[in-house]
Amino acid sequence: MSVLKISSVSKYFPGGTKAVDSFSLDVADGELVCLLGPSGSGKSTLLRMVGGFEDPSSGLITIDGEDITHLPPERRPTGMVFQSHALWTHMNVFDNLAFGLKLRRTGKSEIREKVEAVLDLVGLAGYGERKTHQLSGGQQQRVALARSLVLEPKILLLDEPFASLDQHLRERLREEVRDIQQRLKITTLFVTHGQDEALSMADRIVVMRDGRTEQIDRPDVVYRNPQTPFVAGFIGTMNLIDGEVAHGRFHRAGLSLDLPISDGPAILAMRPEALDLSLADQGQAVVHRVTDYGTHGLVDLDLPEAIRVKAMVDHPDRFSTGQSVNLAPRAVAAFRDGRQVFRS
Ligand SMILES: Nc1ncnc2c1ncn2[C@@H]1O[C@H](COP(=O)(O)OP(=O)(O)OP(=O)(O)O)[C@@H](O)[C@H]1O
Repeated sequence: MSVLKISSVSKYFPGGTKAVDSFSLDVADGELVCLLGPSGSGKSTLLRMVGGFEDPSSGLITIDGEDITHLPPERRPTGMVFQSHALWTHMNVFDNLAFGLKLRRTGKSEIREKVEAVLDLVGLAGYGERKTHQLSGGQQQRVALARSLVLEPKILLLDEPFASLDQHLRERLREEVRDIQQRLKITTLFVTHGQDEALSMADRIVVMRDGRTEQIDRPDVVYRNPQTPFVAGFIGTMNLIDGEVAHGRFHRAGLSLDLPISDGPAILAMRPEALDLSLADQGQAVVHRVTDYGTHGLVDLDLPEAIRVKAMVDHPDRFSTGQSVNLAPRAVAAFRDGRQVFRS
């Protein structure tokens, strides 16, 4: 059952910027949905409208069927964690967490119980007396998360909560937050422009562009079956080649491949991991560079017409700059007029 329902929500800022454009989304109970998109695609504005920090220009937002579109944040059953943790530095950790409960006139012993339970949940048991400036960046972000969770919101809203942390810590916190979210079964909307974050955490990903949805799907589907050339190019590494189809074959840059669609322009999409290479005299491409990542290698290839593609290989030591090779894609997709028209 859907808990959060966003229906045709738009947001215009003064000056005419359309940050969110007739956006709709249903989020199921206990689901973690990631809003993923490039900078300026409207992710934060959308999240802020759900949290009550931005007023929609039009549309409807409901939580459990109740219209919350224009309610102030404190009257919504939502908890928001911002990119910068915005903790109260003059209070210790315990008081940061207790503050919201005190406003709700929760009893002293219940406050202690709840704060201690949630500190335990985020791995900070025993840190209650610490001042927030005595904590590391990762610990401060855990306190920010705990401060939202202690109020037991129906919906948790996370706006790039790990953006200020280093890569290693980010990966650890990602796993911790996913664990906590699943343990509490708390419905969560998570904004990120990091595709790894979205692919590893989300039940579903909403790929946003210019305030609109490009695709909503499970992470594996978004990766394997992108519905638009934008999603294909945005998620993971994809070779996209603009060409022409004639008589069931795609032509461009010396390539000629079966593509059973009608004649006309098409964008061919091939993942590096689905591209086989073989050494050949007078091959279709020339090796530009080989990068060895230890577990695998990436080969950059030059095709005619100044088109460069990438292929993933198991044994990068077999290839070197200047070699001539042939390419054989094991799977391709094709796009026309902004939509997927073929996938093998
Ligand atoms: N307060 C504001 N006043 C005017 N324009 C704004 C305001 N906030 C956001 N915008 C504009 O709305 C658009 C969407 O911004 P938003 O911050 O929602 O994007 P985003 O996808 O979250 O980007 P980022 O990943 O950089 O945070 C942008 O063009 C931005 O410049």
